[in-house]
Amino acid sequence: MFVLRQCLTLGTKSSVRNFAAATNLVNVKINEDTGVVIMELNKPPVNSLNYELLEAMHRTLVKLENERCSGMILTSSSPNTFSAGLDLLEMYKPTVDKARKFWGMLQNTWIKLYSAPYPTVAAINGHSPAGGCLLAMSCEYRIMVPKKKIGLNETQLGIVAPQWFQDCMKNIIGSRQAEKALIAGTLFSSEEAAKIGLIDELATDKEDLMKKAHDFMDEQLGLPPLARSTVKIGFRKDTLNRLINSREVDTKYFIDFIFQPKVQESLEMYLQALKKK
Ligand SMILES: CC/C=C\CCC/C=C/C(=O)SCCNC(=O)CCNC(=O)[C@H](O)C(C)(C)COP(=O)(O)OP(=O)(O)OC[C@H]1O[C@@H](n2cnc3c(N)ncnc32)[C@H](O)[C@@H]1OP(=O)(O)O
Repeated sequence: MFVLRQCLTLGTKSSVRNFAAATNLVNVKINEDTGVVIMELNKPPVNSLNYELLEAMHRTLVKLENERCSGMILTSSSPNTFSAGLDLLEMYKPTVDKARKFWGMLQNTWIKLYSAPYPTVAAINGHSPAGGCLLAMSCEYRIMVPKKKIGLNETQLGIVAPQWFQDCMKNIIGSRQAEKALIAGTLFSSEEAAKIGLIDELATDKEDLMKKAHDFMDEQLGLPPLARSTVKIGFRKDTLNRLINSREVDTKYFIDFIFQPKVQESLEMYLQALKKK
């Protein structure tokens, strides 16, 4: 299998097809021989998750349900950042309608990604704060390049990671570690994240990252798919259903929270600090 994959990635027998995407916010390639898809986030400079990027991801995930997709590797075209998390401009002085639409698309995208039956790997080639960490945690396996930051740092911005973000973290690093990290809004270095199990493997560089992601995929493709996905969904169903059964309440909570003057003040200060950097 490994030799076959090397041939495929070296292009000798490979038949890699670009997905006809409606936008270029995501680059999607499917290997017709293995069915493995690479979804690369492509919203420079930092893949901040605005409505349009989330919609492009969601559209791709829906499309993959009807393709012969055997697995998906999620990565980024940015040299330094996997994703900077939610686009702060979606939360800073939005209209209620815009905020509602944005949050609904975030929920849609997360539900599709978290419940994908095929194996999913986050090839984290850069910083991955907040919503970026959520994307990574929603995949089954996380590999990360050295000396970058990952975590749910919302508290540091004066906002709160929603329950489903928190649940994802608890499911990976356990309740005690998650509680400490969420209260402090800790951003872990890649190396610290590997120690506490927030990421599964460290890679030396981007090439090694993609090699390791394909290695994981090869292992998974050797397993009976129905048994594999049944176990995966069994583990994830409580977390999924908790959001699915309370989407409206979750949206209302988000809107009530971000429209508070103090929260808008914090967002403004954080945005200014980012611009001044
Ligand atoms: C009850 C529920 C209520 C609320 C729930 C909300 C949950 C929120 C989840 C989130 O995801 S909030 C977002 C949190 N994200 C961050 O804190 C990351 C902020 N960004 C950074 O730390 C850095 O940008 C970086 C990712 C480490 C990359 O650093 P780098 O030096 O490479 O880039 P630079 O900082 O110069 O940024 C370039 C450019 O991009 C703008 N930017 C960065 N992040 C965001 C963002 N999240 N949203 C919007 N815009 C962002 C930054 O301002 C720069 O813009 P400029 O070029 O115009 O100056």
